[in-house]
Amino acid sequence: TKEKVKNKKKEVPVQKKEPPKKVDRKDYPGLPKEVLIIGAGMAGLAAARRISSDRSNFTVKVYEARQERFGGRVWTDKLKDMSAKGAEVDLGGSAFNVVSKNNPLVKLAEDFELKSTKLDNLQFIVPWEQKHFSGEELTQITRQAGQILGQALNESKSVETEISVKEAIDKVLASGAIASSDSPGALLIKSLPSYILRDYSTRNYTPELLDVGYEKVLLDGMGELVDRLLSGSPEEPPLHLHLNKAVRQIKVDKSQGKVLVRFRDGSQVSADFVVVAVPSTIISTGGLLFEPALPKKYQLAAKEMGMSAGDKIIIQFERPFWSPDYGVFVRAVNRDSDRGNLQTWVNINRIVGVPALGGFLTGDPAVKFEKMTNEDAEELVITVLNEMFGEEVVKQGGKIVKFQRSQWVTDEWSKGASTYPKVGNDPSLWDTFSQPLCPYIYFAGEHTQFDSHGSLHGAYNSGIRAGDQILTGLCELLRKEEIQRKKEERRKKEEAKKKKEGDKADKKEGKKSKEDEIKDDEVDDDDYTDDDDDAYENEIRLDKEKRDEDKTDNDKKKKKKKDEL
Ligand SMILES: Cc1cc2nc3c(=O)[nH]c(=O)nc-3n(C[C@H](O)[C@H](O)[C@H](O)COP(=O)(O)OP(=O)(O)OC[C@H]3O[C@@H](n4cnc5c(N)ncnc54)[C@H](O)[C@@H]3O)c2cc1C
Repeated sequence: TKEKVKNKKKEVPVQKKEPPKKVDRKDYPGLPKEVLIIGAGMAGLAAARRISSDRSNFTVKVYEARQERFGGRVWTDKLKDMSAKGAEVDLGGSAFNVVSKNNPLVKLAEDFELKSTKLDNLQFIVPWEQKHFSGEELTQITRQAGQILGQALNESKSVETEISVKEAIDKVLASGAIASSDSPGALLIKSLPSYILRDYSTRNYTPELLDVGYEKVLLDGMGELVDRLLSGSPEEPPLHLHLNKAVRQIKVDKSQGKVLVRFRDGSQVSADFVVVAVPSTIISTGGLLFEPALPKKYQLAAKEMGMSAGDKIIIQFERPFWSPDYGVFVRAVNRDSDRGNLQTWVNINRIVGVPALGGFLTGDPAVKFEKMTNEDAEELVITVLNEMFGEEVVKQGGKIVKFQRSQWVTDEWSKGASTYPKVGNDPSLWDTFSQPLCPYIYFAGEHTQFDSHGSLHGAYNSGIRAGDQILTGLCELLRKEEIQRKKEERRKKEEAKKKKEGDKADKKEGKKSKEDEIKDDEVDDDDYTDDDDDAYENEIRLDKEKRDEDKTDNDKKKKKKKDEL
């Protein structure tokens, strides 16, 4: 599969190179506007940074639920060891997907002068045969694994009902067409997260972007990148971040034409716009409430999309007992229940010269692992290392100096690792969230666009997108377009009517001024009662129109008073 990656470079969506467009002041009377960002993960911070590039027109504040840290699912846990360099304490998203040079995070890291290194030197271990494959032998195995996956995906296209990656691979293996189920190629392909998760859909599956290609890590850890987003370059002032501010409710305040953000501590703030950059699971489990309620389409999207279970452990010894040649290594397992249980490992010693290893858990084993005590978790890790390297070899590492682990599934503010398309999921579930609830609520996060979902750069891109939607006045633009569309519709209706009813009816209709007609049209109940989504937008729209009318009335009154004086 690695070879496939090299041959078939996929484009990761590019961050727009040009600077953000400045807002048209006409669209936003009474600037600067206040924007609140909910959630200080990669997406929220990217949005905040983007919007604060237009400081004369917007003020930005970021609110984060966690008490001690920001970064969300990026977590370089230095709190337990302040002398840590970074990469050896990265417990969340830590590797850039560099399948495409256009990954915006590569450029961002360069801009911040952060050092990175490639995750290469793949090894494959089949413990029960005491075999460690690398070099040419491994190239053969990855080629076979690629063939199995390729055929599985091809055949899945000809099946009418959508099937999972696991089902598709199992079918190819059962046919024996390429390799047997216990061949090294089969064992390697069965170590992919998309196989382990069991219900990962074959539709819209891009293995090049997901299963391989975790190739570059930052020596200082990914946390350093989110730190820099917050603090900015020397020319940019830091962002305003408030920790320990869990948002309970986002309420559209019709009377003020603002959006009200209520916190769990009882306080509240209001703003012109809100960017909701919390994980999909927080929305689907009611961790964040909306008034009016989110349109059904959004609720369903958050509920339906898959959320993977995934965790990481870091174990540090007195000295390394493994070969310095190891980069990333994968352990084969022969029991289904063991699949996802510390199968993939990273040699941290190769990255920062600290005798530590990083291990990954995916799916059910991650869920189980989170329930274990630290002692049991540590014991399990040592058992797996013993299986791979032999007890005597592991003993050469000396004592365990440090053991750290994540618990992303039970974490109150993430409730999972990252989103993925389950069988039955349509990409439109993700893309739903790329549409704002005009004019107040915008969304960012890895779950808000199908392209690059579940990744660090997907989260970053989504923040830039939400920022641009506000900076460029997308909702105003959409509103104008809709008025135009309505006008056109009305005109066509009129023409048809004229033809049908003749001049008499036409004359009667002509009594109304053109402007009044357009207004009538916009609030025409028939246009908006079709579904909840339209109803939500209509409610907000009517509210805005009402305020615009009130404002005009007030202005008229004020003018009259002034004239009288
Ligand atoms: C173990 C692991 C390994 C990974 N490895 C990689 C990798 O190598 N490469 C890669 O590209 N991706 C990887 N990912 C995925 C990547 O980390 C995520 O896609 C990305 O970090 C998500 O960013 P986000 O901003 O969308 O969400 P988050 O980072 O989750 O940010 C959301 C923020 O909102 C806050 N929040 C939640 N609720 C509230 C509330 N009510 N009020 C206020 N704040 C709230 C949260 O505390 C959090 O800070 C990995 C993920 C995990 C878990």
